[in-house]
Formats: sequence, C-alpha cells, structure tokens
Amino acid sequence: MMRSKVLSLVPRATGVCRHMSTATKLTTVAVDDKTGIATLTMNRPPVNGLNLDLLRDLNQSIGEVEGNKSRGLILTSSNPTIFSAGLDILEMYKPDKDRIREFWTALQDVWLALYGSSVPTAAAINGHSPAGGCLLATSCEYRVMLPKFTIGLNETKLGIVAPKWFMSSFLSVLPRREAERALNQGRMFTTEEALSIGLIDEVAISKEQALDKCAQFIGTFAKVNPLARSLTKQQLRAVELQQLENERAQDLERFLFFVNQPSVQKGLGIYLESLKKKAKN
Ligand SMILES: CC/C=C\C/C=C\CCCC/C=C/C(=O)SCCNC(=O)CCNC(=O)[C@H](O)C(C)(C)COP(=O)(O)OP(=O)(O)OC[C@H]1O[C@@H](n2cnc3c(N)ncnc32)[C@H](O)[C@@H]1OP(=O)(O)O
Repeated sequence: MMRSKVLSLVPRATGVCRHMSTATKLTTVAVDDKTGIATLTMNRPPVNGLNLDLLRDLNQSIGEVEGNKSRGLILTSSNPTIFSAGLDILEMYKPDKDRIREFWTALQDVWLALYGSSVPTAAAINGHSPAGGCLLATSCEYRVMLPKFTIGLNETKLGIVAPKWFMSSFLSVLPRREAERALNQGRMFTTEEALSIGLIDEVAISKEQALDKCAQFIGTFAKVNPLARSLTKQQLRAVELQQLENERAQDLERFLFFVNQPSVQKGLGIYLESLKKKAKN
C-alpha cells in the first residue's frame, strides 16, 4: 500500500523499501513495506557535521516518520566510517548572530523530537559518533554499533560544556557514576568499551546487520499496545523533555553567552585547526 508520495522503489533485505517524500537533501527516509520501519539516513559529507541545514532536515524527517504511521525509526548514516561528527564547529566558530540562534533552536527541536518520539527508535551506529553524534544515538531507545569506532561526549576536551539535556540522554543510558566520570573526562569509548559499560546494546559486523538488529529490537514491540507503549515512554521521558521546553529561551541565551566567550572562541579555533592539520597529514 502506498503510504506517502513515493519517489522511488529500492529492494532491501526485509521487503520493498519506499523512499518517502523527503524533499530535503541531507537526510532520506525509507520505509520498509514489510516491517513498517522507517530508516532515516544522514547524508552530509564529509562527516555528517550537524549544521543548521542538516538539523532542519533531521527535524523534517523525524516529523515525517511521526506522521506516516511507521512502526519504528532507525537512525543511521550514509558515510561508511562516520555516524556523525557532532555539531558542525563552523556554526559555532566566529558565528553569524542570527544564524547561530536558529542553529541552536534547531538542535533543541531535534532533541525534543527524537528523545520524545512516539515511535520506538534505534540507532545503527555505523561509524564514529562523538558529542552531538552521541547525543543523537543516546536519544534513541536502542543502539547497535560497528566495531573499531568511537562514541562519547567529548565536550570537556574541547573546552566546552555539554548542556543539561545532552547529559539527560546520556544519563538515560548509563549509570550516573559512569556518566559523571565520562562527562568530566570528555571520554570517547571504543565500540568494545561502549558495549561493556552499556552505552550501546549490541555490536554488529556490518551496517546491514546493525539495521537488522535495530529492526529486531523494534519488532519486540509488535505485540505491545502502541498507545500504551508510547504513553509509557513519554511519561518516562517527560521530566527531561519538559525541563527543556520550559527553559528553551534561557538555554539558548546560556549557549550564546558561553560560545561567544573569547576563550571559547579561541579554543574552538585551535580545535578546528588541529582537525584540518590532521586531515592534511
Ligand atoms: C552551560 C553551557 C551552555 C552552553 C554550552 C556552550 C557550548 C555548547 C557546546 C555544545 C556541545 C557541542 C557538541 C558537539 O558536537 S561539538 C563537536 C564535537 N565533535 C568532535 O570533536 C569531532 C571532531 N572530528 C573528529 O574527531 C573526526 O573528524 C572524525 C569524526 C573522527 C572523522 O575523522 P576522519 O574520517 O579522519 O575525518 P577528518 O578528521 O579528516 O575530517 C574531515 C573534514 O571534516 C572536518 N570536521 C570534522 N569534524 C568536524 C566538526 N565537528 N565540525 C566541523 N568540521 C569537522 C575536518 O576539519 C575535515 O575538514 P577539511 O576541511 O580539512 O577536509
């Protein structure tokens, strides 16, 4: 059955995959007709840096999945080695004063939509997932990661501070003591370390297997009443969601104040340079 404007048909392991009406370029949504599960793929070369455009497209795609009665959402990346490099530092370094407001507001929107999504969510983490990448992954209910990559909230290593709601997602996955230590250290975990600490749920040997494992997780809800499941999830997540809803404006001002500090700007500049030098070597 056609469930939305169909742009193309692409066969996949589990069934016929219909590409939905994403008019956006940096994300795609494909719904498997057999399982009813939507796969949302980030596609912003080179590293899926979360800039304003990718955040807007993510918002639109999450909204689309919410609206098209999908059975679940799997978040993944088209890049074979990077899930997401986190926030695009170029949005925060020497920022344009209007754009950076829109940027942070769009990031808040993405978190509220993903962490508060009414459908079961899973992340197929098929590459490195620092900072904002880890935020996306930990906003989902289940995580499957490929070997030999890294994940974590490394903000303190950059001389910046993860906002409270980044910490909320992290704390919904890790025990408090582990989360506190990792956040303070800005620690990046290897896939194997992430599994042993509980930051991810499973390891997969390929992206296809990761997608299958995520689909299996979503399938565990097949016999659960969808309304009861979704209200239960929303009640469990309500405190953190409501806190950001209530403090959105202050959170934005806090971010703007902090990011515009000369010491923070200097640190971001040095970090960007080090990334560029690394890329040249
Ligand atoms: C009370 C407090 C209130 C407010 C707080 C204030 C501030 C709030 C902070 C908000 C929280 C911040 C969250 C973040 O997400 S910050 C971003 C953190 N990300 C990282 O540290 C990742 C950096 N990147 C890497 O480690 C590697 O690039 C990666 C992802 C492992 C991939 O490695 P590799 O495949 O080798 O690719 P390259 O390193 O060569 O990179 C290719 C290319 O991309 C550029 N790049 C990489 N990451 C970013 C990025 N995050 N932003 C912008 N650009 C990035 C890199 O420079 C290269 O560019 P080039 O032009 O040289 O090709």
